[in-house]
Amino acid sequence: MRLHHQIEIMDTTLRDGEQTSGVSFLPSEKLQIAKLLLEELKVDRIEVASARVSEGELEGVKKITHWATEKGYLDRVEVLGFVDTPASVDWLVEAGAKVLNLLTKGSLNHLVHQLKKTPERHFADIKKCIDYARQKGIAVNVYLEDWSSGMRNSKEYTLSLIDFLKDQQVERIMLPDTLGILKPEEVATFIAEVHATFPKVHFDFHAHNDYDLSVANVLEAVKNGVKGVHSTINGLGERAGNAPLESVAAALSDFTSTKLNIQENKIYRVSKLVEQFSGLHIPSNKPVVGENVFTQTAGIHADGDNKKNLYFNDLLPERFGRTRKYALGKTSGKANILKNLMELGISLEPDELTKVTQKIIELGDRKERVTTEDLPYIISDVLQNNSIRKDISIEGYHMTHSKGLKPTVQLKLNILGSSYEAHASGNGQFDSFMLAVQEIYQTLGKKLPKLTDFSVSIPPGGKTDAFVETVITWDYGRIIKTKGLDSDQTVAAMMATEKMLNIIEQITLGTTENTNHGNEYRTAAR
Ligand SMILES: CC(=O)SCCNC(=O)CCNC(=O)[C@H](O)C(C)(C)COP(=O)(O)OP(=O)(O)OC[C@H]1O[C@@H](n2cnc3c(N)ncnc32)[C@H](O)[C@@H]1OP(=O)(O)O
Repeated sequence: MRLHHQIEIMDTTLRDGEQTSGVSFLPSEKLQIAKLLLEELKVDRIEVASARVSEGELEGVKKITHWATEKGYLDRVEVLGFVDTPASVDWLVEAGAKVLNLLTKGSLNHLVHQLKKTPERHFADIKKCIDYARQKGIAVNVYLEDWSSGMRNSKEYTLSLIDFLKDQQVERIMLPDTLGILKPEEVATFIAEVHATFPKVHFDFHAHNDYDLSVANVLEAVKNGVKGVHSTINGLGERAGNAPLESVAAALSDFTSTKLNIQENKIYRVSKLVEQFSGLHIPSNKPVVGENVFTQTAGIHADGDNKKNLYFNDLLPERFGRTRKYALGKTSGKANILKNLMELGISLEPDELTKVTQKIIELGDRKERVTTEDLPYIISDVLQNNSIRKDISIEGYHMTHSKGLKPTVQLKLNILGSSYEAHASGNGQFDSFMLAVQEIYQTLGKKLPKLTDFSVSIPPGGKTDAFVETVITWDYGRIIKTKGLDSDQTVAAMMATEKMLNIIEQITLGTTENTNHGNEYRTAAR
């Protein structure tokens, strides 16, 4: 049996993930991500940087090693280094790191053409580096860069390097499919071969996703004898990225009998933090962490779920700290709408439900997105029952946007019948608007939710007068999503915000009393 009982996950979001074009983490961001990875998600090891890269990188690694020393995690924090004795090892010593992931050449092609060395010379340089690292109290894992091409085209060299390394003081040998070229059946054959030839060696497999086969390749590597796999949060990484940790964890748990230490219910939180710090938006259909992957859209599916959860698979959203959603749009049936009404605590008579369903289908036909939070407005509109109280409205505004000057907003809000004014200047018109709202809310001792996502979509077609749809996601203990539609992007965002203010007013009403009710109130100008 080649499958190991327990598989180590080495997360390289902070090293290989940061090699995603355009991604760069600040030292403080690296520390926050490292903490979540080790303490909450419970990955076994993290690779946090390449040696020698920059002063900022050195500062980032120092922050992590300082924290990891206090926590007793230092042997789980790794840094990639080069065959360049003493430079990389000295860099690790200065950074306070205790594990070197030494980058050697796993294919003759890379050795001959990049380093321009013979295998003998390379092995001697590697030995010097390992010995120097050990002298400095640093443990060593070894990468065989371009191992996959090596196994295809220069197997004798590649196997001779492993044979040489097995007799060195090395903890693990790490086998990267550096260019993401392997097919699953090749991974199975190559890993089975190295495992059979060197049964005592701890091998890690490091996949890249160029053909979208990284997760399939990780599965084959695990089934054929590796003890560890490398992955990144959200699949960050050079070119098409690395194997995404979220998919690797789900697939290994569901399709093999191996055990992982990963806490699946923390995956989403880490994924969102990495999304925020990397600035790379997670595609909505990305397995496990994408916005829509636990959303049923078709009415038939919602109906089946109501009857016997007929459209669930093993990827239950609760496993990952998420919830199932039922989308509203032209493919919604009554069952979808009922699910959303239940979430809001609203019940409708059958004929009312039919009318509301019809309206949502009409909106969908016009390409309008409908969120759960839109439902009360739609109901109020369709049934003309004015069930929605508009406690808060934008009575007036004046916005400026000029070259060389900060944008400003003069805002007049009506809250429960009283008017409040504020003036603010921020990093854009919407920011200025939000600062003005905040000014008013602070004066009234009211809390605003945190804005967690902001998406703007403009229908394709290149018309400058097209309607812009802005959907804003807010965190107010529960997630609230509101939408605004206007030909002006800032106005659309203001409309979405006005809706949100009404929703949170209704959530909090009854617990707070507005003492200024009925009075004209003017806040200090900014
Ligand atoms: C599989 C992976 O993803 S590996 C990722 C490796 N990580 C990085 O490359 C991190 C970012 N890199 C860097 O910051 C820089 O490339 C540095 C600091 C490492 C080196 O910078 P520079 O001295 O300017 O060299 P440059 O980047 O132009 O070229 C790389 C040099 O490293 C050499 N090199 C390549 N692989 C290795 C290796 N495994 N060990 C030692 N040297 C190596 C190359 O032969 C080249 O040397 P040369 O200039 O004598 O021909």
